[in-house]
Amino acid sequence: MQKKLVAPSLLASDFANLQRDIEMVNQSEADWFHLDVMDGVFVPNISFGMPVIQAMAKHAKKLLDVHLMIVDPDRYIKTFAEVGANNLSVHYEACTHLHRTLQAIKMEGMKAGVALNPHTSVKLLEDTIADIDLVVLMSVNPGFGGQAFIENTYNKVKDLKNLIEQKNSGALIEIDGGVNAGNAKKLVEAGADILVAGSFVFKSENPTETIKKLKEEIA
Ligand SMILES: O=C(CO)[C@@H](O)[C@H](O)COP(=O)(O)O
Ligand SMILES: [Co+2]
Repeated sequence: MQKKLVAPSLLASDFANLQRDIEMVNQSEADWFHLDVMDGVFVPNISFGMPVIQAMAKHAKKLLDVHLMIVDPDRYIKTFAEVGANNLSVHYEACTHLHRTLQAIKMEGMKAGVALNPHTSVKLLEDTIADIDLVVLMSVNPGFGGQAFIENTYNKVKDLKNLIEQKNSGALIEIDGGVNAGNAKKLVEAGADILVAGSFVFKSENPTETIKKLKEEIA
């Protein structure tokens, strides 16, 4: 069985102490870094872009899982590979030619991910799931950290798990938004492989300990 992973989202870190927070994740039991790129068009917020990711990559000792919340992501696939992205997830809702985009991501040596907004059905991945390495199920509306978890996500995880099995796909299921110790176990039991956690980790008193607890919860 696939090991269950935790990916702290640096969106909730202290940007004035980014290196300190990256080192904390390096030393912790976390598995990946989750990096949220927002363009102020696809989502009503702007976060950070390539120069910041390049700087993060110099210190990060774990895989960089980049979540693009941008329109027309094809324009930047090559650049994200150059600055150090290992996984690159694009939004289904932002792609006109999703299959082509997935191939382009893989051509640059990255794992290809597709993120789905809460209103987007997993059924829409029926014809591409075999080409997808990672599906990011948004459990909040994208754009901001610290929002409440949407309960319908459990149903979507189960539907997606069935689709993956039915199509013999190796895609992993990642949950992004409002993840905490209260929903982590139930998400993994429903079929999730990777849990992204921003506020729950970085706004806690002891982030290293919080990551450890989350890992124990889903072991
Ligand atoms: O992509 C996003 C938000 O759009 C997420 O990755 C958030 O950064 C998760 O933050 P929390 O909900 O865990 O605070
Ligand atoms: Co994200």
